[in-house]
Amino acid sequence: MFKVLVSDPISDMGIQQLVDASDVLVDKKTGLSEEELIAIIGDYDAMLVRSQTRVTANIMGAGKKLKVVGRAGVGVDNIDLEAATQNGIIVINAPDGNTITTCEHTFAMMMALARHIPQAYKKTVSGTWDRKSFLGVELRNKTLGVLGMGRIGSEVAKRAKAFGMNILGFDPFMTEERAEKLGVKLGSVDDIVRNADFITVHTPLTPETRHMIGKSQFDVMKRGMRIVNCARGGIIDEQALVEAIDEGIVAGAAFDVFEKEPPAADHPFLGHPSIIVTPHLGASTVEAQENVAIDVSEQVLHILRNEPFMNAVNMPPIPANLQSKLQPYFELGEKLGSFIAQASEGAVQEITVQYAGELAEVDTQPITRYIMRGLLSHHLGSEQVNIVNSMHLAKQRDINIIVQKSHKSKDFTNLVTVSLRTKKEERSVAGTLLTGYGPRIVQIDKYPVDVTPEGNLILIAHNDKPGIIGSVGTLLGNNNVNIATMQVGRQLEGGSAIMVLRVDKGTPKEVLLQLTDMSGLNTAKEIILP
Ligand SMILES: NC(=O)c1ccc[n+]([C@@H]2O[C@H](COP(=O)([O-])OP(=O)(O)OC[C@H]3O[C@@H](n4cnc5c(N)ncnc54)[C@H](O)[C@@H]3O)[C@@H](O)[C@H]2O)c1
Ligand SMILES: O=C(O)CC[C@@H](O)C(=O)O
Repeated sequence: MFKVLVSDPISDMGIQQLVDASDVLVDKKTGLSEEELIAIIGDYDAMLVRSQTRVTANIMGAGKKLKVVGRAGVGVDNIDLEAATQNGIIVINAPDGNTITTCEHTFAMMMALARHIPQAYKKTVSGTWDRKSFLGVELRNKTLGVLGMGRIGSEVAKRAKAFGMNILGFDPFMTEERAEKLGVKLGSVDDIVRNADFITVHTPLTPETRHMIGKSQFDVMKRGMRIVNCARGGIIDEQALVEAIDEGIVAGAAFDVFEKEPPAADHPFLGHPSIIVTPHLGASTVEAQENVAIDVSEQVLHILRNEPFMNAVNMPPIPANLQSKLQPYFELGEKLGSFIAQASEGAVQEITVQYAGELAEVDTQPITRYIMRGLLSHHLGSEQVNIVNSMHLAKQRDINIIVQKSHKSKDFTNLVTVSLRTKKEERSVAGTLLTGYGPRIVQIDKYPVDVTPEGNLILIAHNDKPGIIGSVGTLLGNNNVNIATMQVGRQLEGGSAIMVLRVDKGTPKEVLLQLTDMSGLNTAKEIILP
């Protein structure tokens, strides 16, 4: 008999299939502390949570029989994925079940914002009949900027069309074909920030999206715009938002999520006359809670019964006989994927992976999954992408993956080349494993290099001419950016060339801009590898 612990309030209807299963015993014990969970988790084969229970490394460690943690919802920020993987526990989520509900909440917030509904309600029930203070705006003919056009962002765009809004969207994975189908005009973050009357964010919270809307974006926004966050706290800089409202740039904001939840009693949003808030209710409908609970219960049953399952968000076990042979290539593959994602621009359309040399003999599928994980994580967040779902996520985004193998490898016993085609350009990076030295990048586009793929790198495309290396060094030195190593690759003397610098810490954006402005230098990109 499998024992399943439900440790958060989860729809009864949704978990009925678990309750009905003859080989499962379900215990509902909500509101337990970490210590209480540690004391009992050893008895359970599966755990079902929503967002309240923090499934920590200590809980996982104590869960000696635990095979799976099911999250009835999308975000798994409350589950220690690293610890789950280390303990061989599969973590699954229910990514689709609350999409429509959260999209509808976004509209509820946007319309409440446009028409001051919460403020007007408060005044009316307090006995004041005030019609003057609540002059609203229509959605019709307004430009809606959608940042993040995945499941929820795309549904928001579809519904915004029905309101007669013009939609300007940005998502690194949105191709023009998909955008056209949705009736969305694609623009950059800057286009959206400058032109939108309403902005709504639907990205995950990643190092790249944290504060993607901050002071410098508010400074150039259309006066009187309105902004909505029903995704994750932290995507919009809360302090900068309050200042932008107080300066009259932003007319109002609607937030379902906070950088810290629940927010402190003195949080500047609470009680602010132009900010409306809900307590992370995006997914809180009867339907969504049933959907996510049904989805997650079904997959938990499959896992317990050793049947094929979906929606795993961490790494599945790899057969022991393949593990030791492939393991070093996983790291190489993930780094190559991450490198090429950061080096290139535009929506990804096609990836070609070439395995040459001894790699032609083995099943390279897991390596391709790591390459895709490195590539997609840059935009989707490492929390969402793993080797189980990386190929599926690529397919969902219409990214074509081509794998080629050759027994011949000219200069190396093994070589992995990842080429990427976007709407804007084609780039490639090749890497190898050097015995005793680990992963190396040996070619970038057509230029041979020898780069250890780790830490903070700056990738520069420039013209091969005297003095340029010195000028780059001087500019970085003047800005206190210390160069640890430098590699230069060129094909012909005086032709185009690249430089890869390893620096000791992150390079400020202004310094990258100054580099790009230098004569003879074409692009300068920061690439951060684990
Ligand atoms: N408020 C709630 O209760 C609630 C409910 C469900 C989901 N969510 C949150 O909503 C967000 C979206 O969920 P989803 O299911 O649509 O996820 P999704 O993975 O389908 O979509 C996210 C999209 O963001 C894009 N993206 C990543 N980085 C970007 C960047 N820098 N700029 C622009 N786009 C970027 C990705 O390419 C992806 O298409 C997530 O943060 C999720 O946790 C909140
Ligand atoms: O209400 C919840 O469980 C959180 C919903 C949402 O943030 C999610 O990530 O699915």
